[in-house]
Amino acid sequence: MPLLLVDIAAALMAGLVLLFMLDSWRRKGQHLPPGPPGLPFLGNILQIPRKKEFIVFRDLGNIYGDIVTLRVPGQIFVILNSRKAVADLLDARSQLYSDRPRTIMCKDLIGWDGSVVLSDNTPRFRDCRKLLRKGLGPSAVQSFIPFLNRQSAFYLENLQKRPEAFVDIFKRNAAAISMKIAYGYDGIQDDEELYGIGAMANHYFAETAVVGVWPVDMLPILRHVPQWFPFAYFKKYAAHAKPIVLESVNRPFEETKRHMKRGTAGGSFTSMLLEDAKGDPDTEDCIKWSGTGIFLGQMDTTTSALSWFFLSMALHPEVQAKAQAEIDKVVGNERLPRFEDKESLPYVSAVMQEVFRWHPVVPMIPHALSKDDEYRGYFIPAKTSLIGNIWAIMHDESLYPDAEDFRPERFTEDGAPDCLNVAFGFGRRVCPGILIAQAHVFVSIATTLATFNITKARDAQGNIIEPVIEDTPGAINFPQPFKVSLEPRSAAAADLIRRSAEHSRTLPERLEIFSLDA
Ligand code: HEM
Repeated sequence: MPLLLVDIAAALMAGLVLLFMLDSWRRKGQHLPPGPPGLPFLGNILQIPRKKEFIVFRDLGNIYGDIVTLRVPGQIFVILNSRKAVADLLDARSQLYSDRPRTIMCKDLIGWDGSVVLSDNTPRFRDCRKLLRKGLGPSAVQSFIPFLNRQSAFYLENLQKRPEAFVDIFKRNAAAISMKIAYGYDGIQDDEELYGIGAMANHYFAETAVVGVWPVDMLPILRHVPQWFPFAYFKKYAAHAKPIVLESVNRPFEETKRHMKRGTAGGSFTSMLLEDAKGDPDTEDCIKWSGTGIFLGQMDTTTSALSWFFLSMALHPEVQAKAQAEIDKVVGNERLPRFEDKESLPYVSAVMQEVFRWHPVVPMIPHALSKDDEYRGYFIPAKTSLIGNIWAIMHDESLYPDAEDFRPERFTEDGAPDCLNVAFGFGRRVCPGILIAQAHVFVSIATTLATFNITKARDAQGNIIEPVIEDTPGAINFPQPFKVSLEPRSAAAADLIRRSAEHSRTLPERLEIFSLDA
């Protein structure tokens, strides 16, 4: 190489090194938000518990302020414990704060790599969100309402037949609704096996999507260890889970395509969008994974909310009686409440809000930052995981005094801030199923209150069994299993359930419920 070119190359290299050093000095001069000191190499890993992290994170907030930094090997977490911090970053700077943290276990090892919920804020992700907006927007959801109302009679009938299996009934009802919307299936009796596969896939998601729990998420090199390696239990777990996850994604999608070819597909998110896609493989892939988001997004989330609702009613008979009195006055005893009654049932609506606040379905939600940023004078480097601590916000005593108490009056009388704009997440990532979820949960709550009394269960000797109020670990927050006693409020209520279910059965099997938003 001529001498001049060598000089130029050397000068360029020196310049790059200098720039790199300047940049790292600049970064060192800037401070991350405060947080507890950690151990060399391990950082704060031993301070992150495997369950109820949201409470520990809130308590750290009481010491270090509403934004707290925690480090684990290879990752920085910034916990956002206040409504303001979440609104400033995840809502107002949503274009920067809408990636997801790396979850090698969930995404790469067990097969959720195409899922919308784990995707970064890429062009493909934005295409999928556009499809979800079309399929779950206000006018689409309006077209589901008759189906939701029809379905509620079957839900009550099942509760009457198998009151002890209420959690299973919530899950099956949610699956029936989401399989109808996503694929046009008429209830899970259309494919009981697929329901089971979906429930398992959801379970694997909930166990593996929690950030900071799986060693392979912190030490990515571990993904290359063989299954027989000591401590490689996560590889065995993944080998078992992956085929089930992939089947839950592919099977209903391929089945809908076959129905379309035969001309037997009901109107659904997948069939209507596939028609528009005209065979484009990228769009079809987006439709497939967005359909999975609908099919599986509804099952555990609404089951969690309704489980907390049942527990709260068993513990608070006075709230239950007040909500029932409102329904009796507004709707009467001749028909079931419908979604259309929501505005006229403010106390029942407040019960729903309080359920979402008391033990939030998704207690923490992780976003990730795509570029370096600054907030309140602190430096937040790209790729930091920001954990929106929904539980801490819902239990902020300055917004919701006596936050541990279940008291719907905080919304009807005290003017507590709406909590639904927190329960469903933030910014560009806000839950796309927010409208259908609220409609489904409201109709389930109102129709249950109209027809049943929920009380504490009794043992064989007639002693009351006190339910334990305990959150379970995982991405979705269920109460620990508990028992209640569920009895129709009166002979007339039992008769209303029977008549409503009979009427629902007379409605056409294939309700053409689907209309897309623009
Ligand atoms: C009680 C019911 C539900 C609750 C509390 C809930 C809550 C949430 C939350 C907190 C997020 C994360 C938002 C964020 O990252 O900031 C989310 C995402 C999501 N939800 Fe829901 N959800 C519910 C029901 C549903 C339903 C019914 C569907 C579909 C019909 C659904 C589909 C999704 C999807 C696809 C995402 C991923 C969105 C993304 O990552 O951009 N959810 N949900």
